[in-house]
Amino acid sequence: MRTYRPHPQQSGRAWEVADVKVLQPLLLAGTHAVVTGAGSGIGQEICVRLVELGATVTGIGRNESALQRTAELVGSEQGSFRWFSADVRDCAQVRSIISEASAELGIDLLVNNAGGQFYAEADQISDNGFRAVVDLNLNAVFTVISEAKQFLARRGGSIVNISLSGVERGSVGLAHSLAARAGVLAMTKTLALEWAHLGIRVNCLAPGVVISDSLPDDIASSLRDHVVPESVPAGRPTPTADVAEFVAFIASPAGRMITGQLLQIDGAAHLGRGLHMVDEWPPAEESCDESRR
Ligand SMILES: CCCCCCCCCCC/C=C/C(=O)SCCNC(=O)CCNC(=O)[C@H](O)C(C)(C)COP(=O)(O)OP(=O)(O)OC[C@H]1O[C@@H](n2cnc3c(N)ncnc32)[C@H](O)[C@@H]1OP(=O)(O)O
Ligand SMILES: NC(=O)C1=CN([C@@H]2O[C@H](COP(=O)(O)OP(=O)(O)OC[C@H]3O[C@@H](n4cnc5c(N)ncnc54)[C@H](OP(=O)(O)O)[C@@H]3O)[C@@H](O)[C@H]2O)C=CC1
Repeated sequence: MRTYRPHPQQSGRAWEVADVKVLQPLLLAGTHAVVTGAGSGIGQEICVRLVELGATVTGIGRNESALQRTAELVGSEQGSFRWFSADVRDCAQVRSIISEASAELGIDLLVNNAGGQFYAEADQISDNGFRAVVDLNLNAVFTVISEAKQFLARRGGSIVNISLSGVERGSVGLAHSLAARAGVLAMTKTLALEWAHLGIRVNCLAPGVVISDSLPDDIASSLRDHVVPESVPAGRPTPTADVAEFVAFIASPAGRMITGQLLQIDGAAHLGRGLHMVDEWPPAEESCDESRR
């Protein structure tokens, strides 16, 4: 099987730390953003960058100490960050938080980032397991968006739904998650049509493999050692900073005509074998059954 390596001229620490901050300072000054899943990984990086660009950011997540950590990470001299603890699947609570946070400020950017799944092939997913993943990755997104609409409509805001590379093609072990995310993609395109006259834009950003600090070590090393070389043609994971910069770009005036789109930030993973179609998952000898791939 072919494995993928990064371009030799673009490897090592120089590439890892390359500054992808290309947007103008204070680009988002005076704006209000709501970000779900703000306490870790991609969501945390998005919050830090939006505040750096001058936005007031409201973060939502379940884990209070994680949200507090995001509050400590954001700089204070530009925008600001405040947070609310909630499970996004609790419709009443999340609706109340969004209206409390946005009554005065309105919303210029909503990032539906809270999400996740467990890896299991379809015959190992119970009805309740399927429902839990769909509740988190689809139903909660609808609730948040529908509550936020009135506030987004005030000045014509932007919605970014964080999706998953492979959403249009399928990936082994992710039937529940990709079913939910395909639903979000369909909702994205539909709302882009229905709400264009309100100035509301709706897009999906789909990262490939993102190895953030929040992943357990064993999962992170499996992703780095197996999933990336075997399924990402660019041969590297997607840095959280790349996702954060693009979220800010879409929210900026330069993104004003971008709506109803899916952008996969994944080093061409969606064009290859499939992000998760590695020969073994979990990557241990006993789980490999070649006849099924
Ligand atoms: C650690 C993440 C591994 C993902 C591996 C994917 C491989 C690709 C990696 C590259 C792309 C990565 C994308 C990412 O999204 S990274 C995000 C990282 N974090 C997560 O994804 C973790 C998020 N998961 C969760 O929060 C929970 O699993 C979830 C919300 C999905 C469910 O939690 P909840 O508390 O609602 O549910 P319960 O624990 O009560 O369980 C509900 C039912 O689901 C069944 N279940 C749970 N885990 C498994 C499992 N591993 N296999 C099979 N079934 C599972 C559980 O048994 C319940 O069903 P029953 O009542 O019928 O028993
Ligand atoms: N890492 C990757 O390779 C990829 C990730 N993605 C997606 O990007 C998004 C962010 O993932 P990533 O940063 O990597 O992973 P994390 O697990 O770090 O982020 C998920 C965030 O969502 C929050 N969250 C989860 N469930 C709930 C809930 N029920 N209510 C409120 N908040 C919740 C978590 O916070 P808390 O537990 O405190 O509630 C956490 O902050 C997810 O949707 C993920 O599926 C997409 C492609 C690839």
